[in-house]
Amino acid sequence: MNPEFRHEQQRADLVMGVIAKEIARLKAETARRKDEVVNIRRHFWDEVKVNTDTFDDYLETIIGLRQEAQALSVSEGSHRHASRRLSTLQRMKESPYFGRIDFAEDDESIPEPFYIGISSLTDADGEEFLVYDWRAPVSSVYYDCQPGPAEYGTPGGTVRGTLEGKWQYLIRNGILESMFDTSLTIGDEVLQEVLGKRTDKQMHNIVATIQQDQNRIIRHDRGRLLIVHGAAGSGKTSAALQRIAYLLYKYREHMNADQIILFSPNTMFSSYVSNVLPELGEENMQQVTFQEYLEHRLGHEFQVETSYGQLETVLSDADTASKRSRVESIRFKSSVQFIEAIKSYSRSLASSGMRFRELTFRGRPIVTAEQMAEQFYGQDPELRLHSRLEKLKDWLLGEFKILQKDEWKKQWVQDEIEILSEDAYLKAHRYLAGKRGFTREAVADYEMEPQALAKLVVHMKLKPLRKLVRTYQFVDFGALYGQLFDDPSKIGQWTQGEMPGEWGDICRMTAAMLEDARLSHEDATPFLFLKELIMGFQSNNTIRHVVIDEAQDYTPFQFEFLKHLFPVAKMTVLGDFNQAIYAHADGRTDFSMLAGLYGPDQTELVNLTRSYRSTRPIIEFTRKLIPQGETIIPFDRDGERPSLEQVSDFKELHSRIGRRVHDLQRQGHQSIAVICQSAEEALYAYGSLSAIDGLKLIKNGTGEYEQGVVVIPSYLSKGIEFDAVIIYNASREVYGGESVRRLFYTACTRAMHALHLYSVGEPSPFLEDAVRGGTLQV
Ligand SMILES: Nc1ncnc2c1ncn2[C@@H]1O[C@H](COP(=O)(O)OP(=O)(O)OP(=O)(O)O)[C@@H](O)[C@H]1O
Repeated sequence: MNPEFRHEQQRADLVMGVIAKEIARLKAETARRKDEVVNIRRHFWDEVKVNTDTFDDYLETIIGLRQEAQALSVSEGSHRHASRRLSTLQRMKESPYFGRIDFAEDDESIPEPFYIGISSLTDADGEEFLVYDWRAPVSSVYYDCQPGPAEYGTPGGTVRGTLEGKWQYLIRNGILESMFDTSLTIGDEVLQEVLGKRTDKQMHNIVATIQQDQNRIIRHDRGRLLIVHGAAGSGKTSAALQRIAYLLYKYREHMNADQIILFSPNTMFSSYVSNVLPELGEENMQQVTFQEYLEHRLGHEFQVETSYGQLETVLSDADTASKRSRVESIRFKSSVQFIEAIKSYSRSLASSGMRFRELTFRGRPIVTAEQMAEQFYGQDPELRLHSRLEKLKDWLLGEFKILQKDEWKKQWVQDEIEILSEDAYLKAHRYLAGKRGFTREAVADYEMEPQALAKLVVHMKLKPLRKLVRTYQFVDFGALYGQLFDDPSKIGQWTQGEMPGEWGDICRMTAAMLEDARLSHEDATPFLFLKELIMGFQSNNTIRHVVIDEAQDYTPFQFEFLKHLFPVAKMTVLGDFNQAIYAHADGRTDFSMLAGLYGPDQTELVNLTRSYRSTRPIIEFTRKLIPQGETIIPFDRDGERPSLEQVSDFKELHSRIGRRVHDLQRQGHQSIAVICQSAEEALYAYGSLSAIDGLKLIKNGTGEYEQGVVVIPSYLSKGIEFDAVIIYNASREVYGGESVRRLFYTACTRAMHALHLYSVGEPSPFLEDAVRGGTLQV
């Protein structure tokens, strides 16, 4: 062993010794804190004397309660803090750091070594840094600079100096296995090794090998909107997650994980990425899918179609006139033109067009829609729609009071009283006694007046109606949205832009869905948008950062909506238009539609062109599938060329796939995906490949990323990766039209180490170039 290597092992031993001591101390502390918390909880009420006899007693009780609650919260906080630190150190105990820079500040002649790991560590006195957190200002030199003059920003200003050297360490189980001088690029050797590994059930952090362009994304801190457009496998999701960890570190005094929200494509993806932040000692951000949000807001009013439901319809239906209208409908309803039309429509409602639901009581109308409209439009026209609705609500509640005054004398009330259950009668008695000022002990002395009981009965009968009014259900939002479609010629009032040729059909289709209390996916966001324009936006001011992954799948409408929903948040948007699979994105190649969202001064765009996921031969093949694919630079990792086998029927297809899976397993691949175009095809393939041991079918709604051999529809494989991918049927019949090119590309780019395509009959035309160029082995 050379002396330098020995010295480094000794240093690593020393640091691991400090970590071990700190772990022992923290274990004792967490145990002590835990006991403390249990103890406070157990004796909480012993310490508080509850006495509310006099005001002073009451005050004392409140103060006592507050003191105990405070003590509990301090102990819980300390316990949480110590446990988090403990779990971070557990991760560092056998691999304390992964890198080192030798940096000399301008006024120093001897460079100082800075060791970099997943978290900072000082010696026992807290004086010397043994390890620097990868997010510390000085660590940026490691990711960004080459030897020579270098600098890094700190809150106190820029520190300038010279980077003398840069090293990468591989320490496993406490043993320094290797160290590389990575002065020029950050350890291609290490990156080779990381990327060459088999996939795991979950995504891992990449802090040891972050690349310079990815670091720009992670540490970006200007403006409201960061847009990242990057090739498949370029590390967009990884960079986004490390960015969240970075923001949590940088703003640790002012921001916590609950104030960051990640919009994921589906719940399986959410589970796939949920390990990265805990691995770095951070709590997970909130995760949600846009569909979940739509369901949450609209699920009780409508049956809302999912985005995948929409996609399946577009994929599966034959090329009919109704499918063409549907595609046009999706495009139009996702466009900026439609946003503007809806804004204009909502403005027009200030003078006419509001729609209300008649209110009935005991089967008889008590306030008609016309009366409500009259009240609404009788108000000050300067008032906003929402304020006018509030006034209308108050008026309606007043009307109920008037109604109550007449109603209690009616015969139906007596009939109701007669059939009151004993329980209900007693409840009414207790309630009215309380109102008359009788104490609990004196309730029995109260003689209930029949009049009071009758009024109470009417009051109770009106309760559902009052609730309906308080929640603005008297506004007929379905009809309001429907007015955009009930007469095809009306749209001209709200937009001068060109309309799709199929507009008449689109109007008929939409009206029929609304009639049925169903909302197609493309209507859901516009519907909600209109509702919010009328009612005022329900915004969330606590979220400070919104991250949107697979952003190419969002419509301009959805972005506009999210901007309103999170008015104080910054946004990071990551996507790849070559993977845009929804009909609304046809023809789009970039995020220029986002330029206007926050304005150019607040927006920055970063492009990632280097792709890491797949081997070089796989990338050389997949980039041939898309226009301008040659701009994608493969990371130089060797592997086998993808293959294409043409078979004559499905029987042969299934037997060949069975054999292939077997081979791949023998080679050691653990996660193998048979990717199908649609859910329908996946179901058929799953049924036909049952001879494969442990085969699993992934469906929309599958919550966990499954390892092993899976059959999966292409669109659900987005964002995730597999050791080996088999394209179930890459034939012209399945992947013939331009509209599925991006879906096909997405499916093929999921492969890390091996990719095999099968085709029943003639292969897809997308493959011609690759076959001709020899990037696909036939
Ligand atoms: N700097 C890096 N160091 C190590 N691994 C990396 C690095 N960058 C990316 N990777 C790996 O490359 C793979 C692809 O990364 P990721 O899923 O983040 O890419 P993506 O751009 O989101 O892909 P897609 O758009 O195709 O879903 C992952 O396995 C990730 O760990």
